[in-house]
Amino acid sequence: MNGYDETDIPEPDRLVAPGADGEDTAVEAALRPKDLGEFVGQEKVRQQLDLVLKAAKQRGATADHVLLSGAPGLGKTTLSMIIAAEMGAPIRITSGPAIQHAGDLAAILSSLQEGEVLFLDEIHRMSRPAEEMLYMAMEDFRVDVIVGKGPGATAIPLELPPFTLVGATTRAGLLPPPLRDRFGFTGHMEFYAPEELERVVHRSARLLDVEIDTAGAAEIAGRSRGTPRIANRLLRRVRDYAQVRADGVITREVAGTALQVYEVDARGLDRLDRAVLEALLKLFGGGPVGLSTLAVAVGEERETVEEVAEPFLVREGLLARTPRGRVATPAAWAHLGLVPPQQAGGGPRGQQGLFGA
Ligand SMILES: Nc1ncnc2c1ncn2[C@@H]1O[C@H](COP(=O)(O)OP(=O)(O)OP(=O)(O)O)[C@@H](O)[C@H]1O
Repeated sequence: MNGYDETDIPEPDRLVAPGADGEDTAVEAALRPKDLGEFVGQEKVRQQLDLVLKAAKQRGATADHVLLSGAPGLGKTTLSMIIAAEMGAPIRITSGPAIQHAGDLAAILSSLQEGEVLFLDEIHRMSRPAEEMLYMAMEDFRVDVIVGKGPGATAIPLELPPFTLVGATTRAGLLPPPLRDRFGFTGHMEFYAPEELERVVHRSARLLDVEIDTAGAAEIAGRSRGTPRIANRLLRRVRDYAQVRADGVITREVAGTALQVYEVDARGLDRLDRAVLEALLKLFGGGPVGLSTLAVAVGEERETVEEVAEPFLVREGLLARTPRGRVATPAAWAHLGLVPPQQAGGGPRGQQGLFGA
């Protein structure tokens, strides 16, 4: 398990979910940076990609295949569109789960134009036969289309125009090495620093025509869990609040009060995250406690606690997964304004005190 597992379980109505919801999909097109210059943060990936694209352009060649790895909402789709725009090429967007049969992939590949960018999101979720077809397509710009079944089946080779595959994955480690090796460039997307998210918020506010001051943007950035998609979503909710309850201007106070209404705390924890932490601290004295027990205590499924709430709590250094169970860190006690049992009354007595509290 790692911090990227958050999207595997549906997260209905979660303001801090890193995956896109219907409203995001509609608004995101308007907020997407259109070129590398506008793309905030990810310095390393940006610089490296800039070189890859410029070199290909100078040679008059199609850019090498690019693999982008990183958590949801960090800008992989955005970067793939930028790659196409910088190369002056059209882009086709699809995803691993949409390609269940090799034939689905053959149909897409055979209709690509020369130089086109094919964006394959969640590439680690493609079916095996499709994946094998992709190996040959990436390396030789050729696929073998199998016609017929059983002993009479024949492979008809099909030439493809050169294209650039941009694969996106939340789990680079899950990609089979032969697939990984066929990418000329791999960019690892990191979570964004608060200052970078501030820039994202300012930029989006400008595009949405919302007035926001520096402290207001910092307040939203600090609660956005290192993720631009969440920053943009929180900004839209804060904008609603500013419009209805304030004078339309987003200040620190307006942002803070609005996000309190939406139950997103100063560190970006939402109701579920806090419920897990509170149970761990108040009911189990900070642990160690087993995952199932913790899940029952918060009235959620085991998987929801493990895959939806925990990755962020672990990333934030608030919770640790140990062989003996889940354990709260000193930062967790501090965040919820509680005193750890040892400090409260010393050793076992402190524990007892908490259970009794
Ligand atoms: N570096 C950035 N600068 C400004 N805005 C960004 C940046 N990265 C992402 N965004 C914004 O965040 C939103 C989500 O980005 P995007 O869809 O590219 O993420 P993703 O990594 O492809 O997510 P998923 O894996 O869930 O599809 C978009 O609205 C985009 O405009």
